[in-house]
Amino acid sequence: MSTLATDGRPEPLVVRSREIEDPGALLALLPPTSDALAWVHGGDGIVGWGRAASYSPDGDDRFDAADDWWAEVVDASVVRDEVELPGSGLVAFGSFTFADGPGSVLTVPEVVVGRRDGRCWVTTIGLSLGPSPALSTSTPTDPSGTLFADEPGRRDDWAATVEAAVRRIQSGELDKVVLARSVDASFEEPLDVRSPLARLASAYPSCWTFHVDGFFGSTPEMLVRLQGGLVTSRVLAGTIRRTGDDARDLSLAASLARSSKDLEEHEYAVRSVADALAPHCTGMNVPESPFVLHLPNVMHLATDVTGVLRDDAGVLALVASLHPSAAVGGTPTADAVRVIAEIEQLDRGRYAGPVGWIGASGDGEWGIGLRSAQVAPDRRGARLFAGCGIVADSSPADELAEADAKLIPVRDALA
Ligand SMILES: C=C(O[C@H]1C=CC=C(C(=O)O)[C@@H]1O)C(=O)O
Repeated sequence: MSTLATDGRPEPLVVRSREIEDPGALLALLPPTSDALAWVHGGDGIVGWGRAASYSPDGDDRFDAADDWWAEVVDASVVRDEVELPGSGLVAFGSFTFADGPGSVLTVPEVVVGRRDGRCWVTTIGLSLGPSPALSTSTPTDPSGTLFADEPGRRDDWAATVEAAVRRIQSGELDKVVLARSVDASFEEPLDVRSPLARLASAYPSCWTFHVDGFFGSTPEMLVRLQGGLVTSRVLAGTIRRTGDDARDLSLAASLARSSKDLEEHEYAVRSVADALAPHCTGMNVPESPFVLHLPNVMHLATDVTGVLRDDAGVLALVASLHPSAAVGGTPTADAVRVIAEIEQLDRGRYAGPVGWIGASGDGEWGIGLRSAQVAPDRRGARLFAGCGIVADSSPADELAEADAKLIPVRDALA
């Protein structure tokens, strides 16, 4: 939708947020339409629908272009926010591509419903002050007849690509590269994305469950959150699969925390985030050792990096500095991005790109679009993605098994 006035500037939006009684599970409020938007974490978060304004930047300056567009939208809007919590007032949801091609989008919904720390609100956004929407819940239709195409030939090809990457790393060309693979799913009936979203949010409450324009998933990795001057990033890299046996998983967690291959992979990712945030922050805290994050399918080495914003960067400027971190690109970044383009043979689309929301103050939360899938325009298919950090000691068979484990959340949600 174009919201440009004739002079090329965004139309002024009228925005009102007001507190409401708890409406129940946020995802259950989503209508069965493709404009549903979601960002939820442990029951809190925001969902939205309708399209008051949207913008689709591309190219390597897509983050800056989006930031400029957002500044104009904010400038032109009249906001009455009676709630004043992160996510209330004027917000846009967004999803950016991993690479420079088309597909990035920022959308300002017409209705947003949010919950945070027991307080709930509804926001209406439009060209004039409309009536407060009636909120209702509906039960999504589960996927039917799902088939996954994961041919042995494609699996072998990917293992051979990992082997080629290991050789290039061992020859000294680069230190780390993250390689991804995809699996296609098909459905008997057009997918109702609200069903996999509800399943993901229930099975992975510690992850951020998202949906923007057919791109959905449940990511454990927070690229950057900016809230009231505090900058936070959760860096993940280094993975071990869970076995389902708690005692065995505990001993695997201990071995992950000691694994030199995983610690090396993790260190590259933490360094890339700390270096990207340093120019914007004072008082940065970069813990020396990672902790082990337990998810139902895998365990990750994790480090929470924090800092205090020292310039006037909004969250999209921080996203621009951080993307692609070494958790999804590699080290050195430019070499890794080149090697990915040369050998991965995959259009990542929005997978491994930033996904999240921004508010009128420039605060917001952007995760990395992992454990995710892109639904086809006719909704009869979806492409699932998973990737692994490859370093000198990586074994192709282990990486293939790790990618399989990372596909489990979305696979189960679509089955
Ligand atoms: C690239 C992915 O995971 C990243 C995040 C956590 C752990 C990773 C790893 O151990 O390789 C990856 O860097 C993915 O899930 O597709």
